[in-house]
Amino acid sequence: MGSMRTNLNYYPKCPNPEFTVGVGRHSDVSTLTILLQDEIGGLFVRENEGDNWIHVPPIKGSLVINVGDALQIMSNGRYRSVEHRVVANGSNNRISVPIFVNPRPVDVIGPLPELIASGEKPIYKQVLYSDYVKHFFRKAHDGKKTVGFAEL
Ligand SMILES: O=C(O)CCC(=O)C(=O)O
Ligand SMILES: [Fe+2]
Repeated sequence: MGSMRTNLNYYPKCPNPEFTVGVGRHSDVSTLTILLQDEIGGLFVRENEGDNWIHVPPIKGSLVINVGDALQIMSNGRYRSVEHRVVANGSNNRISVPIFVNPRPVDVIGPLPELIASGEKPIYKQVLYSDYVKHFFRKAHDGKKTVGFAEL
């Protein structure tokens, strides 16, 4: 089935946002992340190529759905996890509530057997999901480097 984890993120206002890190650039280790953000804004996603960061404006009544690393690995790279970061706000506190939809810690994830059976060359190996998560938390946020842990 999978496991779910809900975080409550609180970003205090910061008079000099350029001198602080809200959340550093990273991709989530989830399959999908369902994110509720308040009206303040500050979430940016990186465009596929290059260093262009796009603001994800809060839209009342909407949720943001992000692809995570586990889905990238299981889809053998068809779906790519989105790199994102959060910048603190100069005059307002911000709250966000991500729900991470994950494999279970005991699950071994890798490119789905259906893809490999159709003759596709796997680009990721089989990894124990709890090892993948441990690897993510062992280091500082560093963009999409975590997924390298599963590369063949
Ligand atoms: O606060 C946000 O909008 C995103 C937070 C985030 O990236 C995370 O908790 O993984
Ligand atoms: Fe995230």
